[in-house]
Amino acid sequence: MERIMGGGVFQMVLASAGLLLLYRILVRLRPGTALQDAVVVITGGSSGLGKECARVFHAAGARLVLCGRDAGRLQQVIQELTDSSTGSERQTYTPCSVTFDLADTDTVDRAAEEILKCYGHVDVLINNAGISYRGNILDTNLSVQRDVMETNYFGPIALTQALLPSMVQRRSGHIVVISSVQGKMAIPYRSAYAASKHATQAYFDCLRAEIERYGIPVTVISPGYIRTSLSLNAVTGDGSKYGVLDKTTASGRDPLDVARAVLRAVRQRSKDVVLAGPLPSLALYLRTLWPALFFKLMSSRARKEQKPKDE
Ligand SMILES: NC(=O)C1=CN([C@@H]2O[C@H](COP(=O)(O)OP(=O)(O)OC[C@H]3O[C@@H](n4cnc5c(N)ncnc54)[C@H](OP(=O)(O)O)[C@@H]3O)[C@@H](O)[C@H]2O)C=CC1
Ligand SMILES: CCCCCCCCCCCCCCCC(=O)OCC(=O)COP(=O)(O)O
Repeated sequence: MERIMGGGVFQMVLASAGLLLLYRILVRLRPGTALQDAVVVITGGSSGLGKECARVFHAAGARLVLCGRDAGRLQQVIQELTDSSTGSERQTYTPCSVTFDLADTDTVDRAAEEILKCYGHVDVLINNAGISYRGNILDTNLSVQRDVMETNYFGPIALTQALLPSMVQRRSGHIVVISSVQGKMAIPYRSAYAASKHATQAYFDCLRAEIERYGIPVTVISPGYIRTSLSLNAVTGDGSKYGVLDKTTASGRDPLDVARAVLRAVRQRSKDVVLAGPLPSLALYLRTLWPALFFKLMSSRARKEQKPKDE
């Protein structure tokens, strides 16, 4: 009897896994939202993942508004995109650019007005810009914790809130945010970064529920390591630049590959997407299902990685 029951449970688990797989394949095959002529705003469009997002959304026929702090770098990306589209069968558009510093939230309202002036409305806002941090909490100035929060959390939410009323009025739009697996689990010596990404996850989860009634989806994307300049541009505990291309970043996923996954998530109007390899994915399960073991692993990682000054 027990053997029959055991066999039944096994078959049920197998059938459920099969159904889940089938569902995921069908979701992937759905044609999804068309992006031809859609107005897509990308923050941090000057480099890394943002630049690759610009490439794939431009190729899909979107009308882009690229944002960053450096007008020259944005112009360079625009030139590259324009050069690459000669001979394209699809109608493509020369992107607009808007220059502003996300860490200076007072300027975000002005930037949102400028963004809206480009094409009159926004179909997709991709909050991608961000900075990382390396440091021991004991040696980190509070001002650094605040600065990372300004760029990674307050800047993106200020821009979202400035653009949202026009989306609500049109009952149309899509908000996307690039978080990190560190928005779902905290790893040692990344306090400011992990905290800003946890806050991001929470805010956009609330937003999703609140604006669903207007037909505006919210997509949170949580990648693992991507091969970009993120670690080079990271700040340290005293506010200076870290300036090292970490091995983990250098051997991370190709940003173009991640950008294609972002495009897919926008087309499918996905709610929450984790783009991580087996180890971070396993760590995420442990954080939820066996937190005590996860915390032990993190303590041992912290001990191995750095010794506090007083030891
Ligand atoms: N690389 C990785 O391993 C991972 C990255 N991510 C996330 O991906 C996103 C993109 O980072 P990535 O491409 O890797 O890194 P990059 O350093 O290559 O790009 C960061 C972008 O953000 C912009 N930016 C930084 N600070 C500001 C600011 N104060 N105001 C306006 N723009 C700013 C930069 O533009 P400029 O300097 O020209 O202003 C740049 O275009 C980030 O949110 C990051 O947290 C998530 C998981 C893993
Ligand atoms: C019983 C077996 C247990 C195995 C569990 C393994 C636990 C290992 C922990 C793995 C941690 C992965 C961290 C991944 C971090 C990451 O991908 O971050 C992405 C970023 O945002 C990168 O930013 P950073 O500034 O940190 O480079």
